[in-house]
Amino acid sequence: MKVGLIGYGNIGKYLIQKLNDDQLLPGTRITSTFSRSRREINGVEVYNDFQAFLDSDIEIVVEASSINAVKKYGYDVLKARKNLLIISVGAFADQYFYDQIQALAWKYERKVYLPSGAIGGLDILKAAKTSNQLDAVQIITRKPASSLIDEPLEEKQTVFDGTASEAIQLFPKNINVSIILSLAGIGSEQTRVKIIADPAATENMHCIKAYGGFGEMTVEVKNSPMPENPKTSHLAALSVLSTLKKKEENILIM
Ligand SMILES: NC(=O)C1=CN([C@@H]2O[C@H](COP(=O)(O)OP(=O)(O)OC[C@H]3O[C@@H](n4cnc5c(N)ncnc54)[C@H](O)[C@@H]3O)[C@@H](O)[C@H]2O)C=CC1
Ligand SMILES: O=C([O-])CC(=O)C(=O)O
Repeated sequence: MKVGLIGYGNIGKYLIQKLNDDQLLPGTRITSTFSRSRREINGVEVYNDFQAFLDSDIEIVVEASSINAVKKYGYDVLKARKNLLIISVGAFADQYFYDQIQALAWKYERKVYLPSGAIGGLDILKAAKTSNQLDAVQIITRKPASSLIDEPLEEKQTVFDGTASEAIQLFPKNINVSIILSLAGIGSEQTRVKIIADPAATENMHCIKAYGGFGEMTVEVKNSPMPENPKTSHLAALSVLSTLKKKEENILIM
């Protein structure tokens, strides 16, 4: 499977390393990358023009860039009849955008893959939601203070307490997890979010609680940071790889 990549940052570089250098998935390779600034990346064709990138011989576009990029390029990817994998899932807090992407995917018979990112437990929420057995979902995210705010902090501080819908507007680079949680569960207006900036923290932690007719769930994920950049959880990049693996195998689908 030939993959086109948007975004040569933390996650993008890691994906190239794992898929191309280490050949983690034998049938899958990143062959094209869209970048605004890079001219060369070892072993990959680099495009600075988005249409030329889309015209290249790729089957799926993997987005590892930003919510803005998803909104700017998402429609064109589907119109070009490419499948799309999105890690900046915060873009889907916008219901209009969500509806448009769904309509285009339907029209052009393409798929949009949304990896679980830096959290888990989505299978439970999806199952419970199917028959309205889910009443409440909450996520408490604790991150190193420097990932969230510019001023140094002496003590940990709650920097946000509200809905997922508000959280992603205020912290678009930091709380995509709340939107995948909303999509799996009860929506971004009902999903509660608390964000704690902790000067003593060295990793991102997410604690998810849910309850309803299905029972109760608590999932706590203590994420190791990406090897090269502590702001992003390693698991986010791994979840992209596992989604691609599932697509490659496409037989026993979990
Ligand atoms: N769903 C989840 O659980 C998680 C999602 N994320 C999200 O994944 C995305 C990538 O994360 P990282 O690799 O750590 O970020 P990063 O900041 O290291 O890299 C992003 C790259 O994308 C490029 N980029 C941004 N906007 C662009 C645009 N409009 N057009 C072309 N290139 C653009 C940047 O120049 C940069 O090279 C971010 O949006 C981040 O918030 C990160 C961690 C977890
Ligand atoms: O990496 C993480 O732990 C979560 C994150 O940044 C996001 O959800 O945007």
